[in-house]
Parts: sequence; C-alpha cells; structure tokens
Amino acid sequence: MTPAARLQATIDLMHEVDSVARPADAVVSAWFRARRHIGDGDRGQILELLHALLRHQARLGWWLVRHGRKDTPRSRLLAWLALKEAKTPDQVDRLFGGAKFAPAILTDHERALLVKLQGCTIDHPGMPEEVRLECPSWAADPLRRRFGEAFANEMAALLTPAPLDLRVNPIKSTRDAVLGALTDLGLRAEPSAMAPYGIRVHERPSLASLPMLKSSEVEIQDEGSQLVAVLVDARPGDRVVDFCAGAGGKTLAIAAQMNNKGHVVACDVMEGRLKRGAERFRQAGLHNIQTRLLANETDRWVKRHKGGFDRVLVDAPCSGTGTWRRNPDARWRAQEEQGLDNLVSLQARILASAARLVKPGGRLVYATCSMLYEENEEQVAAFLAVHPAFRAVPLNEAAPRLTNSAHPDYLSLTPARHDTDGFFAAVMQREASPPPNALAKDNKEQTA
Ligand SMILES: C[S@@+](CC[C@H](N)C(=O)[O-])C[C@H]1O[C@@H](n2cnc3c(N)ncnc32)[C@H](O)[C@@H]1O
Repeated sequence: MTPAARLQATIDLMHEVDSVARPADAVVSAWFRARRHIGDGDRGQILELLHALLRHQARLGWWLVRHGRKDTPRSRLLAWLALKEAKTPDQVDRLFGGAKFAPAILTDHERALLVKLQGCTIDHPGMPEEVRLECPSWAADPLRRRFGEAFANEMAALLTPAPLDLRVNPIKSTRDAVLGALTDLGLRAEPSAMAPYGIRVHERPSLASLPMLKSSEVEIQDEGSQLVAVLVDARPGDRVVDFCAGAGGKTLAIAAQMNNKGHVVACDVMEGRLKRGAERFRQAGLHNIQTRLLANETDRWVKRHKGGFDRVLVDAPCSGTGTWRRNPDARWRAQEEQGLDNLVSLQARILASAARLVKPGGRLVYATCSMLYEENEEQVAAFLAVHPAFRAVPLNEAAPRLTNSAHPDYLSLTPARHDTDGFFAAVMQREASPPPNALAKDNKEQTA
C-alpha cells in the first residue's frame, strides 16, 4: 500500500470503530478479515496509527473545536498530521491527492485548518486537565479520589502502549523452553516480575510469527490477569467455579494450575463467549473444565450447587479502567450508557449470589480490571459487612510471594506502579464454623 492509501484505510477503519458499539479490537479483526489483501506490514502500520489517534482523541477533538471544525475521523487525522507529525499543509496536500485509494483532495476549510495548526503541538496550556490526560468526564472524579496526587502520573501511564505478556501453559511447555524458543526467533523476552508462568516480550512481533501461540503453549495474558488466577490458588483435585468466565482467559490459567485434576465450571451469561472458551480449553489440552450458561446471576444452577466448591472466582463485569492502555478506545465507550452506579449494583448482586457456591473453609475471590474504589475496596467492604460468614484473607496469607501490591490486604495493581494493567483482587474465606447468627444473616441477604 502507498502511505496515502494507508491513511485512507485508517480513516475508514476509524469510521467503523466510531460507529459500531463494539470494542475496537473486535471491529478491527472483522474489518481486516473482510480485507485479506492487506498484508501484515500495512496492517501493523494502520493499527499503530489508529491506536495513536485513539490515545490522543480528546486532545485532537479539543483542537478541532477550538478552530470550529467538526470532529470526524478525517479531521482528526488531519489534526494529527499537523500536530504530532509536524507536516506542513503542502506535505499533507501531496498525501491527500485524491488518487486511487488515497484520501480525497483537501477542501479550502481543511487547508485553512492545517495552516492554523502549523507550529502548534498536541498539548496546550489552555486544555483542561481531563482533556490533556484523556480522561472521560464520568471517570475523572472517581480516579482523582483513588489516586490523589498520583492521578496525573497514573493517567499518563494509561496512555502508554501495553507490553506483550504471555502466560506459559504448563500442560504443554515450560517457561524456560518458551524463553529459549523466543530467543531463537530473535525476540527479547524475560520472565515476568511477579507471575510464575509469565513472560514479558520486549518487542512487538506479528502474532502470526509466534508458533507457540498457535500450539497453545502460551496464551496472551496481562501479568495482572495472571496474578488473579494465582490468587485463586486452586489445587489439583479442587472443585472450582469461574463465575464470570467470559472466553475463559482466567479459567485456562486456573485449570492448568490444577494440572488437569479436579473440576472447573466456567459460567457466564454470554453463550458466544463460553463457546469461544470451550474451543480454547480444548486447544490448550485442558479436560477438567465444563461450561455452564447462566440465565443471570441468580440462575437456579447456583442454588442447586450451594456450598459445593472449594474456590469461586468472580471476575466481575467492570468499568475496565485498568485496561485503558491495552484497549485505548475503551475509555470512550459505553460507560455513560451503563453508569457506574448500575455497574456497582450488578457486581454486588453477582458477588452475593456466587458466594453461595463456596463451601465452608472454601475461598471466594472477587476481581476486577478496574482501579476505582467503588468497584473494588468499597464493594468488598459492603459484601463483608452483610456476610459475616466470610472473612478477608490478607494478601500475605493468600499469596505470600505477592508483596508488591499497592494495598496490604488486596491485590491492587496499577500501570504506573507495576507496569501491568490495573487489577484488583480480594480473597475471602467462608469460615469452617461461622460465627453465631452468621448463617441466618447470610440466608436473609440471599433471599432479599
Ligand atoms: C471481566 S469479564 C470476564 C473476563 C474473563 N474472566 C477472562 O479472564 O477472560 C466479565 C464477564 O462477566 C460476564 N457477566 C456479565 N453479567 C453477568 C452475570 N449477571 N452473571 C455472570 N456473568 C456475567 C460477562 O459476560 C463477561 O464475560
């Protein structure tokens, strides 16, 4: 493709991302699937530009509004070329030549915009902090409350591209063997700082060039997500539920940890995700997982299996604030529609219902990829306040080797402090002999 054709492709793709109410990675995959003629190199460059535009979306929009222009994929790209690539109006003119596959010729208004932006840089002292830090307005107050003085630093970390983390599948390989194979491919990689099966790759290889991915010797999984599975601490022979399993990212790690021994039930309310999960379990050589589609969190299956499991993981649907560097479009999507309060209520309902599955002496792990108190520490405190049969297990007891968390009681990871996605996890244990009145109070809570 010519450079100009790549620019037009980026505009087209951005239109699709803006107009389809699905995560950008799903939109991107579908878009490229329908354009198989686009080679790996061009795909990489188009994606890199798309992600850069998404990471600068608020600032580009601010400049466009300032000069009375509508914020569209094409005008955003023009502003990018002027502000970040320091292209002169004449240079942009040559790219927007209107040739086959190239962007249409510049209008007079567009040329005037480029002239006004000449010599400016993307950040401007007049920008509100939220714009400069690319923070959506619904999240600014909760994130400020969470981070205090570190707010700007954490937001800046969320604007850096996420590293490529792999989790070795111990059923099929070892970390040393995979590290050796990556070195043979000419890639720089090292063991993850905290996750026992994790590998951090210090480059951006095309995923198609990694044979160990195809053979399921490794999965792509952020180190934070791997650590949540470690905290579940499922042992061979245990009975485990992954209540919000989705397409099974954490289920895979948990079941492998159990060395295929014992029983894992992967539940979710989305059938498509569970089906994708089942396919991944098969490819990973894991035979101890069963999928279970739930109508909702209070599905009758939950009541029927009350007290039947050693470990229950609730990887709750959340705001996803911890994943913004990996999914740069996520901060601009959906949250306004769903609302933080509704999300917090849903999480509370899911946690209370899933807790019924935990047997005396068993553990409940509540996790999110959010960094907001509302979804994390406060959610757990509210749960414990009305479920006295459960006690919080401090991190040094649940995972003595995980001493690097921002919080002594919970796993609390942030991109600026740990260079992982933002993750939270709390481990709670159902006491083998509950304190007096605890059962009565628990039952009352569940039937309410
Ligand atoms: C954070 S995602 C899970 C990601 C997954 N555990 C992984 O590691 O790949 C949350 C999941 O919760 C599911 N979910 C939403 N509402 C639910 C409910 N009421 N009961 C159970 N699962 C629910 C969503 O479909 C979604 O797959």
